[in-house]
Amino acid sequence: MASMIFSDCSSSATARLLPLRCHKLHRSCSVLSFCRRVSLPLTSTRPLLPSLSSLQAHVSSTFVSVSVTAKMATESSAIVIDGKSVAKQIREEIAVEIARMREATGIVPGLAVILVGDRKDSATYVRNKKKACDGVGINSFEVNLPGDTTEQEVLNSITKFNEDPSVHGILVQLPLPKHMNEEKILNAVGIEKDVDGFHPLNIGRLAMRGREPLFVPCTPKGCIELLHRYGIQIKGKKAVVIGRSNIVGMPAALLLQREDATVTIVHSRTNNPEDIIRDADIIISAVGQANMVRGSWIKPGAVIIDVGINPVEDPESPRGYRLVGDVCYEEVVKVASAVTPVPGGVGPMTIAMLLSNTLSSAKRMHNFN
Ligand SMILES: NC(=O)C1=CN([C@@H]2O[C@H](COP(=O)(O)OP(=O)(O)OC[C@H]3O[C@@H](n4cnc5c(N)ncnc54)[C@H](OP(=O)(O)O)[C@@H]3O)[C@@H](O)[C@H]2O)C=CC1
Ligand SMILES: Nc1nc(=O)c2c([nH]1)NC[C@@H]1CN(c3ccc(C(=O)N[C@@H](CCC(=O)O)C(=O)O)cc3)C=[N+]21
Repeated sequence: MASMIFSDCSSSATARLLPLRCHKLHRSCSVLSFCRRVSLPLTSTRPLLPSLSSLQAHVSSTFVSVSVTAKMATESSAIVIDGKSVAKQIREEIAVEIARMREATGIVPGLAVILVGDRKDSATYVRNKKKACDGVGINSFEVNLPGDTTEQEVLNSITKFNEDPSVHGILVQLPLPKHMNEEKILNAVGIEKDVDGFHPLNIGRLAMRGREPLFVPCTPKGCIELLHRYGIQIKGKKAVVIGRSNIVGMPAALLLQREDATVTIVHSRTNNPEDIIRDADIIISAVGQANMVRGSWIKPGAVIIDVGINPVEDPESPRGYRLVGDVCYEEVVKVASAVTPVPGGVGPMTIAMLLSNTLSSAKRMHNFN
């Protein structure tokens, strides 16, 4: 976990989340319905959020029977994109599919997680993944290795899972201890079990036109899924991704480009990042700096997906800290047309996408549709 900082830009001050009384847009399709209780956005002449009719045209058709309640912040214009609810729905959909597969084939998807070292945050993530697997009916296999374990021992665990037919997905929890060669370890995961989508072959295919990766990295996939399920059009929009890491920023930019956005990447060496960000219709921020993106950096009506998970000191919280995003939430919520909260935004979607990738892997291996 990133080092703790003090912050006076609270992540939750204005965000009293109100469940909306929603009318379903289209009961039988995968529409995430929401109502607008206040006008959107404050000053934009061309709101990014589409009209209800265009919403119907742009929603994802991958899933059925979505009835998430969208939430809005009080005293603001932005729709709060409720990743927690969407993720719950996706997990329910996955559970149904897993039961169908089990009944038809007797096969249950399996996910193996390898955790090296004793980082508290990593242990928490792994515990949450196991819980999520249990919830949908995925078998989970866990290997915990001490921090001073050798690279070869990690590679041995990967080989064992590569060869195990009851394992359909392998995840090596990052970050690895400093003495390990992350590239070598991630390359060892069989591409057909690479549910994190971090293998260079999967990333390479994601980057190439006309090629399809076997798996798309979970966090960027979760960001795009949120945009789809909220009916937010990506095609033709100006998107800015802040951050260019292998696991979030870079694949998020590739995915947005595949969705026909025009994409700019902002990183730590970018000159005048605010000016570039202010031009964006869609912003995905994956930096790891609490409250870095300010309200004044945002074009009115922009859509903001905040991937950052940053602990800030909070004596009032039982843990002594709370999590905030990269985005100064109470400022941007007044300017944006839609924004993800932290927690409860992208984080739960990451786990839901991991389950989805594991199910897809099992289906592919057993030729089950
Ligand atoms: N919600 C979720 O499911 C997940 C959340 N996360 C969170 O997302 C955040 C990013 O994670 P990750 O991508 O792994 O982090 P990395 O540290 O690997 O990458 C951070 C990126 O941000 C860029 N950056 C750093 N400072 C600035 C700055 N001041 N202005 C612009 N760009 C900057 C870096 O630029 P450069 O390349 O130049 O160094 C780098 O590309 C973290 O808070 C992490 O906890 C991560 C994974 C999943
Ligand atoms: N091989 C690998 N794959 C990963 O996908 C991976 C990884 N390593 N290493 C660490 C990062 C981080 N990450 C998160 C997943 C879920 C939440 C999440 O669910 N967060 C909750 C809050 C959880 C809490 O309160 O502690 C939320 O945002 O609502 C956050 C972060 C996956 N990562």
